[in-house]
Amino acid sequence: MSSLTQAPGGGLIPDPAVLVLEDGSIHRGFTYGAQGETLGEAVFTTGMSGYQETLTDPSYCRQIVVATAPQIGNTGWNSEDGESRVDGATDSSGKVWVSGFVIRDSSRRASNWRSERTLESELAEQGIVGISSVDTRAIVRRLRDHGSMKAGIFSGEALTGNDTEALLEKVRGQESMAGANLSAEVSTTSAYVVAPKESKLRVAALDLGIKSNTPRMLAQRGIEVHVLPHDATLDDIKAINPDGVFLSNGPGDPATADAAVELTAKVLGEKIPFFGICFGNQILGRALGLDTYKMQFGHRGINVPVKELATGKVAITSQNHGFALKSPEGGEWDSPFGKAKVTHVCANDDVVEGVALADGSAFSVQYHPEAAAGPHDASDLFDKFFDLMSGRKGATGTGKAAQ
Ligand SMILES: NC(=O)CC[C@H](N)C(=O)O
Repeated sequence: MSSLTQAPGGGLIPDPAVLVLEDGSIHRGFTYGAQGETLGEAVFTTGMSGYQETLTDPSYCRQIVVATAPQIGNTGWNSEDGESRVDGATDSSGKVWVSGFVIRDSSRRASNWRSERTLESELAEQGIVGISSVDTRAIVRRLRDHGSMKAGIFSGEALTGNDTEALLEKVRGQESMAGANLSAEVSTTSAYVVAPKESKLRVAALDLGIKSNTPRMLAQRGIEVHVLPHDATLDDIKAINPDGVFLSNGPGDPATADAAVELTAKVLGEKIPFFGICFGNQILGRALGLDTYKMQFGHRGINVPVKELATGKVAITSQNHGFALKSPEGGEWDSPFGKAKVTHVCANDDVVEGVALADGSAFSVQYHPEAAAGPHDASDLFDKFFDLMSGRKGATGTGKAAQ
């Protein structure tokens, strides 16, 4: 918890902290959460609610998140809304994955019927270094104009024991997010099953940083979800005899995910129905022959409009990505597995938001149908995956009940 220091006039003031960005800018504020030092890529999120889901999303591994919402902490922290999971448990845990948190104003009290403790005490307990009382609007403009930057937050001895040149050197010396392969850091090490009340279909889900709500939403539809570690093989998948394969969200640069791309190509070669989300979309795109690139500042928030090209329909979506697929000329191309197409684009900037094989057997989206803080516009994609798998079942006559 931020410690308080006796001010000369007799009052108490919080201890200082600084946010140092790669461009050399120094932003002074107060300690929020744990004191110490943390490094990561500074990114901003425009979500006005759902900070607990954001902080526990494994896709934020090694990122320092700046909240554009001016006040944070008003709904406290509970034991249910975490999106992360600890090995050995099939349910969610509250493990915070961001490497640091930057806010303007810390809510003085948490007030919600589900709140069990304050956000700041949770961050302190988990050793997450944060900073409050900085001008987040100025920081976000900087990140928007210069792009996501390497950053560090320093407080306590990490601040008093170093001059700003030394802090900047640490910030600039860290590894870049471009080229980072983080799947092993966040993935489960052993397989586990999330079982529905009544099992109608079976899915093998590759965990590259999967959020707890994804298996939960699949299970709600009668899908038995076998979550596999990031380095699972085609044989591991076949041993489950799944009706479909799912590829999760996850941190890091999709250009480094060669193993998952190769596995996806094998799954497509076997004609197993396929659905991917976010990192999974980038990996399907790569398996179909597209390249990826690092965006200037990415899409992070719960209010990003996405247009479905076939219908012109727009969904408001939750997003968290800093990389994207390069759009092929005309939006359609011949992939090694047949005709493929871009199915969705972002209505703000035309970034590719979904791809599919034209025969419908594999599809993926860059946004989050499992979004737990909402919105829920895209949750029908899980039904689409169900229908795709049960259609195949009917065709091959394996005989399990459809929904
Ligand atoms: N949420 C995700 O799956 C993120 C995918 C990838 N790490 C990106 O930043 O673009």
